[in-house]
Amino acid sequence: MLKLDGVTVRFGERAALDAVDLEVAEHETVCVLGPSGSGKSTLLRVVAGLQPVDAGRVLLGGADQGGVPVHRRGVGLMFQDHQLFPQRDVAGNVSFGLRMRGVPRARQAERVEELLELVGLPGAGRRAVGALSGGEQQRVALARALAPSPRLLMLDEPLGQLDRTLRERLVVELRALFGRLGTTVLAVTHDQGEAFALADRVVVMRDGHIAQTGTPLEVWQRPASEFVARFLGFENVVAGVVSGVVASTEWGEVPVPAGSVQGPGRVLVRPAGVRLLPAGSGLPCEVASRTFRGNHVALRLRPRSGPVLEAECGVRDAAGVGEMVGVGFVGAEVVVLGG
Ligand SMILES: Nc1ncnc2c1ncn2[C@@H]1O[C@H](COP(=O)(O)OP(=O)(O)OP(=O)(O)O)[C@@H](O)[C@H]1O
Repeated sequence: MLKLDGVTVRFGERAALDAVDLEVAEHETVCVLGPSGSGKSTLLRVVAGLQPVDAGRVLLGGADQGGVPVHRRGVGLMFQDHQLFPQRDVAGNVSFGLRMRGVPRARQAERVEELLELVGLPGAGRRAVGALSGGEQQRVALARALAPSPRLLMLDEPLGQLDRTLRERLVVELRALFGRLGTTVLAVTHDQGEAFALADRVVVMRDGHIAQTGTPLEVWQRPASEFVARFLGFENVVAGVVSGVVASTEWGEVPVPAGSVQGPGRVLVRPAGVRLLPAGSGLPCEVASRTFRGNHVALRLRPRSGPVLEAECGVRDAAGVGEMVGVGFVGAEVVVLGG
């Protein structure tokens, strides 16, 4: 459906996108994830036709989009701040793309009703957009983007402004809706939770490059680099020398999965792989802090040497702040990271 082939965009000396290759299949939801300034919005703008490229090609359905204006690309766009027209009511907003395409009025009205039903706002056509809650406005913006049946729907931080509970609910609804409609979606977000919940595939960007792409599970289980691991919130990373299925580190010997890259490298231990042992065995650590996280407790452990460790333990087994504990590592939760 969508193919980016060596796309480069420069602003002055700096490349916002540097020879990016990316494919999105029909009916697939792909989320582009990355820190601020990594090039996510530029990527969307290039696909939409709002940003010219310095090199490379954008293909939609196999056709080169060079020179094809925004309104002829058949893509739907939904931005962070909704950008609803405040002077128009809900129906006037949703029917915008249909009016632009000269769809007859009666058909417009039918389609608006269909879409409002779809996004969970049946019969809201006459309401003023200013009188809607943030979540309702988001639904109207979505209905407006979907109205002309775009072949590709692009979302830029679609839930950016909403509070966490509402975002978590809407993300589940969106995923169900896209599945039902068979929509092809390219979304960008800096929120990994949102990307992981919404996407069939995530693309992690760094400085205009793709740092990793894979299913949410693949990326979560095997972050390709220290950058990706840290971006996902993993902090237990240490230098090590891998030999066979063991890495020698400042934390002592850490078991690593068979087949790991050998020699000097960076070693990640997911918090679930940090096991508390009775004091006197394993790596001696002092409990620096203890945070209740609902179904587990996150402990920050200060080892005798090496970086601080984060551990995840059962609510009952968690040691108190200031206590000394021993730590062991579970090889299945360890990843030897690439460069
Ligand atoms: N019109 C522009 N002129 C100059 N530089 C720009 C322009 N647009 C983007 N940039 C630069 O390109 C880089 C990528 O920007 P982009 O907006 O694509 O990042 P982003 O990942 O979407 O960030 P954010 O999450 O903050 O929106 C940044 O360094 C940014 O400063």
